[in-house]
Amino acid sequence: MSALAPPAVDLQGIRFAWPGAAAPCLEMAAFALAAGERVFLHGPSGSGKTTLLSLVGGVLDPQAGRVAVHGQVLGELRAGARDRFRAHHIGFVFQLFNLIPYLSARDNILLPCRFSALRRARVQEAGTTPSAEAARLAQRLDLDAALLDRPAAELSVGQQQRVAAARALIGRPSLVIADEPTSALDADRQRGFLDLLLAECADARAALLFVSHDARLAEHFDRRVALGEINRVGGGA
Ligand SMILES: Nc1ncnc2c1ncn2[C@@H]1O[C@H](COP(=O)(O)OP(=O)(O)OP(=O)(O)O)[C@@H](O)[C@H]1O
Repeated sequence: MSALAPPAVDLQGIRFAWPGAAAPCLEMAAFALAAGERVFLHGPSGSGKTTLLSLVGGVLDPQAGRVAVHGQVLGELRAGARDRFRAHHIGFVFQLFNLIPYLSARDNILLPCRFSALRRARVQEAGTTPSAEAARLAQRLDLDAALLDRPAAELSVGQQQRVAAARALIGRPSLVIADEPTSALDADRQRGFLDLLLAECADARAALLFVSHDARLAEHFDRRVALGEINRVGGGA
């Protein structure tokens, strides 16, 4: 992205409370990720990290404030347009991977290309096909090729996590949101997984917002942010 590119993420004046909650979960003056920036976000369990990622992904709406992704204010998009925007530009790796259990690992990885012509076009521009790209990502994630034909439900948790990562990365979204993506992986695979995520994001010049409790991973990122530094709730900013 050029220096003039809008921030990948730009949050202003955010207040978010869960329905029925006595107090807000998040109150933030501002938080931004530059285009292509890779940020490690940490904080205690229950402090609101996943909630923040859901706001950035347009899955939740704040009661006050503005969430923009690549200059697009998400609150200005109706549900269908927001789904399309998300499919084109954002790759997610969730804590609970949200794979479709009866689809094969390969078909799960290919889902973004099915939903977004832009993601499909980016694969083609790179001179490959969605299926070949799914296989390349799976190989880089150390997923055996034979596993690609198995239904997602039959894979181990660590294998499902890697399928979810390949699905997030296919078609080079310009923002990747990852919520504890290494929690189910053993130490060796954790490192390989992080290397791949960082390398793929760098190649695609994608911004990465990565949540983890594992502080050792922070050194690989451009910036490390404690949620308490940016959230007024809980005695923070
Ligand atoms: N669907 C929901 N409905 C109501 N309250 C919720 C919901 N999801 C989360 N919360 C509440 O919001 C607060 C923040 O939760 P969140 O999952 O964002 O924290 P977190 O920092 O990601 O935690 P962890 O590190 O344990 O994943 C918690 O008090 C939680 O109980």
